[in-house]
Amino acid sequence: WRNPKCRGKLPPGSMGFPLLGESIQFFKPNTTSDIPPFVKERVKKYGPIFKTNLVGRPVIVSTDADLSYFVFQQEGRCFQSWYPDTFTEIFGRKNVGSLHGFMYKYLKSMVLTLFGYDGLKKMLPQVELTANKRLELWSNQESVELKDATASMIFDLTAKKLISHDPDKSSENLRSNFVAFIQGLISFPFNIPGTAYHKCLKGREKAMKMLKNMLQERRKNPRKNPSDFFDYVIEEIKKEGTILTEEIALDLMFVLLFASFETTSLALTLAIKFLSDDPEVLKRLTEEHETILRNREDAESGLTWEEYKSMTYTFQFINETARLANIVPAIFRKALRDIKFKDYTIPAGWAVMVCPPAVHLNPDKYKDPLLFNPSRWEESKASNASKHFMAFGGGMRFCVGTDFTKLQMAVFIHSLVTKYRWEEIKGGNILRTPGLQFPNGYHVRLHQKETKDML
Ligand code: HEM
Repeated sequence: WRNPKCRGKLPPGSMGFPLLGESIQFFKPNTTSDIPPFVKERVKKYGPIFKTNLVGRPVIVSTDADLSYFVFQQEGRCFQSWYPDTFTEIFGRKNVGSLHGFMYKYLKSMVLTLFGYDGLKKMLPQVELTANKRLELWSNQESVELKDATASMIFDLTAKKLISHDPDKSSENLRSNFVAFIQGLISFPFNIPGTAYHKCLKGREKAMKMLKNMLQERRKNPRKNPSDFFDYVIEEIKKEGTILTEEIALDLMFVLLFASFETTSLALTLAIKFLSDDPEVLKRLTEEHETILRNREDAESGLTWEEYKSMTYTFQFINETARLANIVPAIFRKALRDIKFKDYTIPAGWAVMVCPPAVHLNPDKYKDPLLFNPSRWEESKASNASKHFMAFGGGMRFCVGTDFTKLQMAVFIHSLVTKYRWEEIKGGNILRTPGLQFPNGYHVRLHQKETKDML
């Protein structure tokens, strides 16, 4: 294992111990917002591209913006989406990340009917209503734990949109099965009681059972006016010669529910923490949103799509949050054949781990990279993806939920900063394993703003 075969020159690096590789060092929890220590130490020793072994797989780690960009652009040609076995077991073998070619394109277009431009435009009033309702509820509490509270808000919204799931009317709590996923996804695949991986698999089993029952129930009693994703799937499955199966549809539903609430709630919680720490940014953001209200003819009307699109500083703020949050610390691919890059060869079959934090925290591209400074995006127009910004991935597999996330974050922030003040109560400390976590939550107390507080 120490000197793997290669028809060329492998990048430098250590393959660690047999089987274990360097997994223990990789998973070691840390509290830094900087490039993960595992990566930083090795870049210093070996340079921006190095080899290692993680959970039994030989891996090339890329912190090089050019190589990472090349990997994204070459999806389906030199590289292919690949994730460790833990991902496939938890997300299902037929999940969208593990599908390729025609089937993949078909699923992606299905998802985009929901989370694309038109779908989101229709969703805006619902997103605002949900944010307002939750904020009002939380403002009547002594303290609210933001990570969990925002996760519940987003999960309910997505579950309503996808499967018309109403947690108040259902006897079983669908979301309770989605716990501990972040910890289990990138972990050792030991399915032993007590491990995060085991908890995830149990959660998946229960959630899939519920989703399956719901889908079967709906198939028996189809609705007159199809309106959610289940209705859409049922119509598709009925079509002659369809390539969609119930298994694929259910795996997709599961991935979408997970991907939407866990990632966005982390980003929102961190965003509010940044606002608590930086009164200047909070002031500028509040001004942007109060201006929207002031310019409105009917003060009681809801947010319009044009108002949403006018939130220039808010989009800079969201990009800066995503840059520093590094919610997805590693993006995996597999080399489909031997690939030459600069002096090195990546052997066929090896995994490549693109490391977004290394790109986002590069001082040559981001001055004072650890400083939270939304205005740095003024010049680059807060684009969704580039060689130097890959919080939502890049290339063909670019995150289909990016605009949905931005909509939810911007609308929530609009309601929050125009109607409420808040004080920190406890928590808010960060742990990375290497995924972002708030081990003690982030507890705040919300206070409704007096009318005179507003500009
Ligand atoms: C802060 C929020 C989010 C972040 C940071 C994020 C990040 C990412 C990243 C980095 C990828 C690329 C993975 C790869 O290339 O292998 C991705 C893919 C994906 N995301 Fe997101 N995401 C977020 C929100 C969402 C939401 C809200 C949804 C649900 C609609 C979603 C659904 C997906 C799906 C289905 C894929 C797979 C796409 C594919 O394989 O083509 N994500 N996400």
